[in-house]
Amino acid sequence: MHSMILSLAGAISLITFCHFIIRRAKHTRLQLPPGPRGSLIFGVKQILPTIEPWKTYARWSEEFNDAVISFRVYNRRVVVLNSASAITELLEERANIYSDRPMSWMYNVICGRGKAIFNISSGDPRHKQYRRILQKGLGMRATRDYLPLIQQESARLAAGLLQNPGELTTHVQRNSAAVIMKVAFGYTITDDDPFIKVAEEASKISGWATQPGRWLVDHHPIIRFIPSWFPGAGWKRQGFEWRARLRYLSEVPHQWLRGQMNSGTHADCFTSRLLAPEGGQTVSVEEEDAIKWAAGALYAGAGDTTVSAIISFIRLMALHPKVQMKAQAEIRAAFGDALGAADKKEDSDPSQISRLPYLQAILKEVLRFAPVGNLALPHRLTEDDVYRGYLIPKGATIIANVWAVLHDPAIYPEPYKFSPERFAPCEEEHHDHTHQPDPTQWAFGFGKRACPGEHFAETTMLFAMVNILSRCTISLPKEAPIPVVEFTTGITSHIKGFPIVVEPIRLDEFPPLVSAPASPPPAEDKPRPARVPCVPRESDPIRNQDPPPQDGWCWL
Ligand code: HEM
Repeated sequence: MHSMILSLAGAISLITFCHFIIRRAKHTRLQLPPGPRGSLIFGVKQILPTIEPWKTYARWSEEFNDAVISFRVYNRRVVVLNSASAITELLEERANIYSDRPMSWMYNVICGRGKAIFNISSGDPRHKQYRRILQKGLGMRATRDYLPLIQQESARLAAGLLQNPGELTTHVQRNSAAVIMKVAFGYTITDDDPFIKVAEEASKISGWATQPGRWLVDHHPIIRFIPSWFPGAGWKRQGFEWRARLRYLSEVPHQWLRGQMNSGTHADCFTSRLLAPEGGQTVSVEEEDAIKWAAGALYAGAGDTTVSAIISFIRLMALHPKVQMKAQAEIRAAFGDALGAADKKEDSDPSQISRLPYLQAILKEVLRFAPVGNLALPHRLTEDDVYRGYLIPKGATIIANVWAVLHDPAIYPEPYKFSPERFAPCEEEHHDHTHQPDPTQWAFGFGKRACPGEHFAETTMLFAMVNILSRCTISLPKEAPIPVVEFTTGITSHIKGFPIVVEPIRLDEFPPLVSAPASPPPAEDKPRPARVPCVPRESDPIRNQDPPPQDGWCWL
């Protein structure tokens, strides 16, 4: 996700030392009995993990034999939920009190970004309004209208990869930016695009303003009242400067589109549809402001997320040639001779994508094996709550350890194995024919904060995947050692780079055409699937193996 999201990270702040307390006592606050293990480590200064913290939290959870662990960062109580049942029971079933966001005083208040959807309080009526706008503009029905554009950009991505596989990240980033700017504002990006520069500048400022642990005001909000002229209040003057700049930057694409609409030259898009709805009603100034913030969230939400997932997909294909070939056979069955024919692909019927169940299984397995948001985004509890005998205080920051659930061997046997067969229609002899739960129910967040871009994200990913696999074969360089799969640490995560080879697909080397099982056409907007029953997590020795030290940062 765009670094604007870092404001949430900043809200709980990276501090090298913290007081770390595991809650064991029933219905008490902090009067916890000392004990040898699993009961209390009070006043002990612990270093919070800065690399792959999700693994450390999962290990702590195992060491203390409890899915719910808790610690303090300065004056903030943080609770990490490490099991499917804890996450479902709190963030979903008690969503009415678990859907707020932690407060970032520097970003939300001093820089004036408190209205951004990622940051706004769930109690603010604006949050509901944003969700309605995004549901309308990104739901299944709306996404269907964007398919030709998504297809065109996905074909361009595959062609770019073939031309220059060394620039994988650049190609994927360009694809994501091109799709989202067109969808949000009807704007076509160019090389060295000024709008992308605007978005990048806003992203950088947001990153600085939300830098974890940097701003004292995030922990002592009282100092926000210090006048900006006061000696030592440079941070506030800086914040005000950023506020003005961010306000200007967020106006740029909106005003550009307004100009296009006035001259009747605009392309139909998310914002234009909302500003000029069918039926000819006019929107109020207040509504237009909400639309502008919601459209701004599209670039922020889509930015790093789909990029991370597509990058992980490409690298996993290089590591798993059999999976790749099976997907290519399925695509060939659905698209016939269009496989590998770059020119024809642009004209092919995009709705065919729904007839690719194995590709969809790969998508799910990519999101499970290499989760984009290992810790989702932090939530905030709005009133005291009691859970399994623990008192969780109002204001606590709640973190869902999505990684722990998606690597729980009780839910996903052999969790460190990349195997799309987990989610594919059962046909393999060795497969036990039991479907494993759909990982998207965890990968896209929870409760009233669940990702509103889920359907759009899955569609853009599927289009990128089908275009890449119908034109390219991805592999490792000949005689290169098999690389160890490592992950980046951050709000979003992806598989770290290693050399890959991208070649045009060779149909003569390809297996004979097989028929693809037809799946039903995409349904109309439907509610998220029911969650699977929660299963306890068994101990898993691999879970405890820490990766080699890497560069990285942690948002906690
Ligand atoms: C693979 C792609 C994506 C993944 C894995 C993903 C995941 C997430 C997660 C984990 C959250 C936080 C949920 C929570 O707090 O419980 C989130 C929030 C959000 N996402 Fe996504 N996302 C993806 C793509 C997108 C796209 C394409 C868009 C928009 C076009 C988008 C827009 C948003 C917005 C606006 C929010 C904030 C919702 C709120 O706070 O109410 N996301 N996403």
